Amino acid sequence: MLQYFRDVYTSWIDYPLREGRRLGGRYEIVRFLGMGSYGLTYLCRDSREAGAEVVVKMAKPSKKELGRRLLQREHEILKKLQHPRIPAAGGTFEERGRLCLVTEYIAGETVEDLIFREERRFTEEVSLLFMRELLEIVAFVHGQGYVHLDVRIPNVMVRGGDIHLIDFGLARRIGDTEGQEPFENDEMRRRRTPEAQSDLYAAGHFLLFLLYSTYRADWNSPEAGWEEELTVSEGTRTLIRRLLQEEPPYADAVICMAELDRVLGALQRSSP
Ligand SMILES: Nc1ncnc2c1ncn2[C@@H]1O[C@H](COP(=O)(O)OP(=O)(O)OP(=O)(O)O)[C@@H](O)[C@H]1O
Repeated sequence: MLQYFRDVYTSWIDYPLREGRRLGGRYEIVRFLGMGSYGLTYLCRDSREAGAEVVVKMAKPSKKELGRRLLQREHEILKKLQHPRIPAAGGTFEERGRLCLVTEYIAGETVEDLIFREERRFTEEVSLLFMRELLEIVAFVHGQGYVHLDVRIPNVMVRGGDIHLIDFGLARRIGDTEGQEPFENDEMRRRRTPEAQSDLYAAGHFLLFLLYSTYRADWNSPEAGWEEELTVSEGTRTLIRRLLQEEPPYADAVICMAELDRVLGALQRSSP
């Protein structure tokens, strides 16, 4: 019973704020974008910048000090990662004792929406081109000494045809294990260990999602693995196997990109 009251209380204090409400005396809420593990995210208009659209992420009240700390860490990391394909950090402010982080708004669609809502189909070539763009951003993040640790289709956005990587809420310095919970299973260990390979592993799954967008299940045959279900070139197969650590993994994102370029070149030469 106590747990029930706790849950009711948590959903009440974490309930999203209404549209039109002004935050920090400056940012007017246009729309609630979503609730993450530690924050509530809003699309806002900045009244001091001629109504420019920004994203304001507010630490969840229920997460108390942990929510604040994680948002602060996200801010510190975003400030260091200045890149045209990563949301720019705009600063922090307090709203009734809650920490808020302002970032650039990427007015686009997530790859998750493109695949599942718009039913967009990605050919092998387009999938590899998308992957190439993603790896460029990931290589930049790693080059600055950080790992994203949450490379997934809802965190990759497309704006004007360009890929953007968002949500640095789990990002860390490479090798920084402070405060990290023990991994629940091997999958989480591969995705969340703070090293470059984790982002490459996650990028392998990202590529699989793109490639599966053209797959039509035959409900009469038993479910099989991606190797049987997907029709892709041998180069792409090896690329995925190495990303998923089924074969010796790439040492880093730059080496992986070079391999991807070779695979892409061969594919383009062989297509009519
Ligand atoms: N900079 C941004 N530009 C545009 N949309 C964004 C931006 N940041 C977040 N969003 C959108 O806001 C929503 C909520 O994002 P948020 O990062 O708070 O949580 P989440 O990704 O759903 O969960 P979690 O943080 O636990 O992974 C998502 O739908 C995301 O696409």
